[in-house]
This record gives sequence, structure tokens and C-alpha cells, in this order.
Amino acid sequence: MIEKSEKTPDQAIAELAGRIAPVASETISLANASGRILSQPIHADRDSPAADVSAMDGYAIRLDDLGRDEPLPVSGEIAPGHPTPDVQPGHAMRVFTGGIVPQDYDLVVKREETQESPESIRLLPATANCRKGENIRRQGENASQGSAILQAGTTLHAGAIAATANFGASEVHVSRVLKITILVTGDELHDVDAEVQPWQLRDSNGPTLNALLSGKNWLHVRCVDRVVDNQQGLAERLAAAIEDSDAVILTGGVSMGDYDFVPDAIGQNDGEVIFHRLPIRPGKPILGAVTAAGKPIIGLPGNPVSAAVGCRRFVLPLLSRQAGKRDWLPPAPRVMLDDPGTRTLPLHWFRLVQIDDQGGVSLVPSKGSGDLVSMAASDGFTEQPPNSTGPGPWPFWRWQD
Ligand SMILES: Nc1nc2c(c(=O)[nH]1)N[C@H]1C(S)=C(S)[C@@H](COP(=O)(O)OP(=O)(O)OC[C@H]3O[C@@H](n4cnc5c(N)ncnc54)[C@H](O)[C@@H]3O)O[C@H]1N2
Ligand code: MOO
Repeated sequence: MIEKSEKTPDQAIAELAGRIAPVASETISLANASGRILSQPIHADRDSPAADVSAMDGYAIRLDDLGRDEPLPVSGEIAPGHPTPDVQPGHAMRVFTGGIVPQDYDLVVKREETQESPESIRLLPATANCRKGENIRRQGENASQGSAILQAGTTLHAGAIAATANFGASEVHVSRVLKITILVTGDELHDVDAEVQPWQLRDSNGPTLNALLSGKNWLHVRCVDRVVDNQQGLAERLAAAIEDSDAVILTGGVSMGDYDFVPDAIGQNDGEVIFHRLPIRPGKPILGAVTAAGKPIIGLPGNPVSAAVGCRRFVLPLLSRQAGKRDWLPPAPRVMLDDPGTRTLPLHWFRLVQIDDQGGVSLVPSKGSGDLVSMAASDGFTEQPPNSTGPGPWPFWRWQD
């Protein structure tokens, strides 16, 4: 009998992560780069802003003209997208948000704090507290030319895309999209639309894992296949999956039963087992392996809650790491449980919880790792270390961010 490893979840993840080969990179258009992971940093090609610019629609003036009662003549305007006209001493200049403020001016007053005439303005009392530099965004205050804006490993979210576009990177170097195969094993499994007998089951793990891995542009689930409990058939299907994918995720067949063929199928494919059985509940029989080429193969237990927890807690960070993400295992936010009870376990304990609209976190009553009805009512799970009690704070893993 194989003894369970005493590795913590993080130790098991780190050990397997250290054996995984990151995918290669490719160059793509920024227009197609949303959600992809940078493999090279982005640098500022010029200062941001590129010049002193106005933060408001208004008038550029000199400090000496503040507090002046008589009208201030306006010599011209700085229209967006046009170079600045010549500056005239003793005059204000109309300026629009984002327009360049020439060096001769000290500040910008908002137009609603002036009384405007076609050729001149009067400063209203609201401008009395204005200071030098008021409403001017200084050249380079966001970043100076040549500085690093985004590090390799950053996911190109909307904010990162904004900076990348601003600094002229119309093409970006990103990690190639990870190709994943999901294999669900078990003779009992049938399609979701099947008429099932009491000894049969509709496959829910395939759709669950597919959902947990969906919405990520750096990852593509190329197929979710069912495989029957047959040693040779499973080994062959796994060989093909390893061949045409970067990672293979299996569910079921990883425990002690006579029909649990996953460990042997991984062995037949020269997979090296890094961990098998961890001191966790649910999901204890989880198996993490790696091929000689550095592709992960993760065998998740078949019970629906075990498969989902294992995917969220183990598979997602490992795939993030393989895809080149910098923060591939960010610490989970911590939450306090409303009513934790007094029970303890000598295991790392993942407990289904729901969050109410006040932010309160409560345990979802559950019959165990087969109870997918309780999982349906949960927002994620907390994680508490062996023999711990109390409300926390415990790390909280939300099903989907
Ligand atoms: N003698 C022992 N028996 C078991 C142990 C043990 O330590 N000693 N561990 C138990 C634990 S804990 C778990 S978890 C399960 C995991 O076993 P397997 O990974 O081998 O999973 P299966 O036996 O194939 O399936 C378990 C359960 O889940 C249902 N299942 C499987 N696949 C799906 C799917 N795609 N969709 C929905 N439901 C699925 C399956 O029908 C079973 O009911 O082992 C315990 N046994
Ligand atoms: O560890 Mo199993 O996942 O409890 O049923």
C-alpha cells in the first residue's frame, strides 16, 4: 500500500512546478493579446506624459496673473492634436484637457472658474487658492522614457493593454497558448443528455473542470474525453493526449480500487510521479506527475468536490506557472468563518463556504466529496491546516475570480 505523502499542498505544488517546462513564446498583434501572458517586458518608448499637459479644459496662465481683477487677454488656443502656437507675454492661452502647456505658463485654471469673453477672461474668486503647477500633468510623471512598465509574466488585462498601446508596442511577445486535454475515466460515465440507469452517472467532472479553466485566453482546453476503465485503452489515450497537449488532467481511477488504472497508465507513459496522496480532505488520492519533456499530468480523484477543489487549488496554479505567469500562486485572500464549529482534522481541510451580501462567510452543510449539490451552493472553499480550529482567518479560494 502506498503511504500518503506528508507534503503540504504548497510544497507539493512547488515540487511539481519545479519540474514543469514553461511553454515557448510567440509574437502576436496587440489587438489579439487580451488575457495573454507577456514573455518579454514592455518599456516606455517615451516619457508619459510626453510633455507638460493640461488636466482640465481651461486657461494656461502665469502665477503673477493670479488675483488680477482686470480682464486677462487670451492670445490663442492649444487644440488637441496640434502643436502649440506662439506664446505672448501678458496673455492667457485657452487649453483643452491633454493639450500641451508651454513652459512660459505656471498653471491652468478651469474654465468654469473664469468668466469667459471672446478675447479675454476674468479670474473668479475660486481661483484664489490655485498654486504653481495646478492642473498640469508634468512630463514623465507617470514614467520616464526607457523605464520598465510591465514585467515578463504579466497577464495582459485591460489596464496593461492601455499602457502597452500607449508605448507603441503594436506587437508583443507572449507565451504560447497552453493546450490542455481533460480525460474523465470511469465505466459509469455518460453524456449529460443521456438517459441513465441507477448504476450510471452523467459526467459532471468534465464540465466542471472545463468551467474552472474557461475564460482564460492563455489556455485552451482542446478536448474533454471520456475513457472507460481499461488499462491498455487508458494508457493509449493518455499517450495521445501527452503527444498533442502541454498538460493532461484526469479525473477518477486514482485511488485503491481494482479499476483505478490512472497511476499505472502514467507509469506506462514514463511519467514520473512527484506526489500521490496528500494529507488533504477532500481529494486525498490526488496524483501529480511529469513527463520527461516537463509536461504535467495531474490525476484528480473522481468525487466531484475532490476534482473541483483539486483543479482550483493545484491544477490552476501549475498551469499558470507553465504558461509563464509571474504571480502564478498568489496568496489567497483570508476570511473569517461565521460559525466554524469545533471539529478538527489531522489534514489540510478544504471546506465549502458561501459569502453573503454583507461579506459574511459561512460553511455550506455538505455530505462529503460526492455532494455536488452542496458545491452548487458554494462560492469556493476555505483551507485550514491540520488540527486547527476557530474562525480563521483562513485562505479562501473562490471557484472563479
Ligand atoms: N479503500 C479506499 N478506497 C477509497 C479511498 C481510499 O483511500 N481507500 N479513497 C477515497 C477517496 S478519499 C476518494 S476521493 C475516492 C477517489 O477515487 P478515484 O479517484 O479512484 O475515483 P473513482 O473511484 O473513479 O470515483 C469516485 C467517485 O466519483 C464518481 N465520479 C468519477 N468520475 C466522475 C465524473 N466524471 N463525474 C461525476 N462523478 C464522477 C464515481 O462514480 C465515484 O462515485 O476514492 C475513495 N475510495
Ligand atoms: O478525499 Mo476523497 O476526495 O474525500 O472523497
